[in-house]
Amino acid sequence: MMNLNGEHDRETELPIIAFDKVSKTYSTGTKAITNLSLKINKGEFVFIVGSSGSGKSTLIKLLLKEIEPSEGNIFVNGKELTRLRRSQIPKHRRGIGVVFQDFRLLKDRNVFENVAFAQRVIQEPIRSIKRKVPSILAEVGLSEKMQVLPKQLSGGEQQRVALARALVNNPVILLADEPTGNLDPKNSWEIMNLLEEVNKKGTTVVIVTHNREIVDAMQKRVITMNKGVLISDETKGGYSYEG
Ligand SMILES: Nc1ncnc2c1ncn2[C@@H]1O[C@H](COP(=O)(O)OP(=O)(O)OP(=O)(O)O)[C@@H](O)[C@H]1O
Repeated sequence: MMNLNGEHDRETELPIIAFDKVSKTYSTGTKAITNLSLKINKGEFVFIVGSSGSGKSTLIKLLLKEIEPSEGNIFVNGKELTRLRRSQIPKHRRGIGVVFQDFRLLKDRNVFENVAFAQRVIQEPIRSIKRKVPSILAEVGLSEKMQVLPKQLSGGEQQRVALARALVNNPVILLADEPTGNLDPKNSWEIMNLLEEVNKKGTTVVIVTHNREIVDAMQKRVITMNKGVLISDETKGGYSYEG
């Protein structure tokens, strides 16, 4: 729903991600997240920023249900994660496409296979794979590189393959953990522009980043974490913390 300024109204929309008073203490005693409450609506584009050790990766692991909260509840797409049965976890994770700083491609498989792999895992029929993989690779501008191995690609191209792989199963959420961390400014902007396009088509995009220039330029919602605590949440924010 839009408010009078034409912005999404966070209060009245159904969140696709909700953290309700979530804390996470690791077995070492480190309190990585403290009493975090936040809502992200379907179709939002959100940056999560914060100095090293502020709890950003922990937040992503909690969302993917790789780790469990010590306190509080996390809802994704209407489901409370601690209540998910083991058998429901793969489906939960398929709803979230993930892109990492270090691309994480299969080194001995070509570009087509790297993306097709995500489809094979969910046992898509070959016919559908042959249709969807070239189509998603065209969207990220890699139609000419389908038969090439990752090491024959630039960093920016490798990240575009990773993005295609994250998107091929039509996730409702795209999570990117420092997606431009290994890229020069030109390639970083290409990836951010692609993420913005993905968002315009309806996917909720959540990006953890240290890239001050990009966060300041894009004027999107910015959630800032510090020492496990949410310290600011701005609708059209900038990169406000030092560090
Ligand atoms: N598996 C773990 N066991 C114990 N402590 C951990 C574990 N993972 C993270 N921590 C601690 O939890 C805190 C938050 O870490 P986290 O990785 O979430 O931060 P971050 O904001 O992602 O940092 P960075 O920007 O450096 O990636 C840190 O103090 C870290 O040392």
